[in-house]
Amino acid sequence: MSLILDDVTVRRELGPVISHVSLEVRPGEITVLVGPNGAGKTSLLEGISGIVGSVTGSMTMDGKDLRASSRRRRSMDGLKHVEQGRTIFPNLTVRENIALTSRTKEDLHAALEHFPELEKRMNAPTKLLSGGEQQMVVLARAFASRPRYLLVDEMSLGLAPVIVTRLIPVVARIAESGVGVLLVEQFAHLALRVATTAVVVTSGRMSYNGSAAALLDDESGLRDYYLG
Ligand SMILES: Nc1ncnc2c1ncn2[C@@H]1O[C@H](COP(=O)(O)OP(=O)(O)OP(=O)(O)O)[C@@H](O)[C@H]1O
Repeated sequence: MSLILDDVTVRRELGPVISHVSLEVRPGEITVLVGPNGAGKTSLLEGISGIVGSVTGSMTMDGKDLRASSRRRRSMDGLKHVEQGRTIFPNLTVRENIALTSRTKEDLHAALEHFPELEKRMNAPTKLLSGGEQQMVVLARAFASRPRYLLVDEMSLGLAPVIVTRLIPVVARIAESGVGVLLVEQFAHLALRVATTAVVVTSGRMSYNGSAAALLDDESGLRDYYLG
């Protein structure tokens, strides 16, 4: 039972932007995807969730062929994609934003339990929250939809490192609840600490796929992988 990519290539208008990627995301674990700007990380997530349709290779979720499913079907089957940028409804309250994706009251409450940081702000318009808190609302909304697998794209974009240090444990809590998380994160060191597996991509190619802890220990190796 996993989200498994085998020899996946994602094409955009001008050709392949990320090629021959193989990786696994297991329930309850975080696989972190790191690499320099333009390496193709966003495109890979978009290929997995179905935003980009031009994908070759094999992608399965708990044995089911993803490529045979529409984007909507993948989402209904439990594959959720938190896209880059804080996509909240600013005039709705925190509670209303989260309630948008929860099917039942229990789902809503389960999400709230995971985000004690938001409890005091539940009835505030989301636009009054800080950037970090808004990103927490985005994560809570994704969690409230009861995902089996969660693709998270650069949630730290535009946020200070100190705020990211608060968000990363939130993602870890989501994974601990049994969700398989594929996390794209520019703050590689922070993400590697909570991830089980790391995948490094450079110029559209996979240069490392292995233990996150081993990569974290290997400072010069991490630099080399980034440089390609
Ligand atoms: N909508 C698009 N149409 C065509 N090409 C695109 C599109 N989005 C990205 N690309 C190209 O695909 C390549 C990979 O970009 P992508 O955004 O996937 O990389 P990334 O690793 O997520 O980078 P970043 O960290 O800067 O977001 C780049 O060369 C980019 O110019």
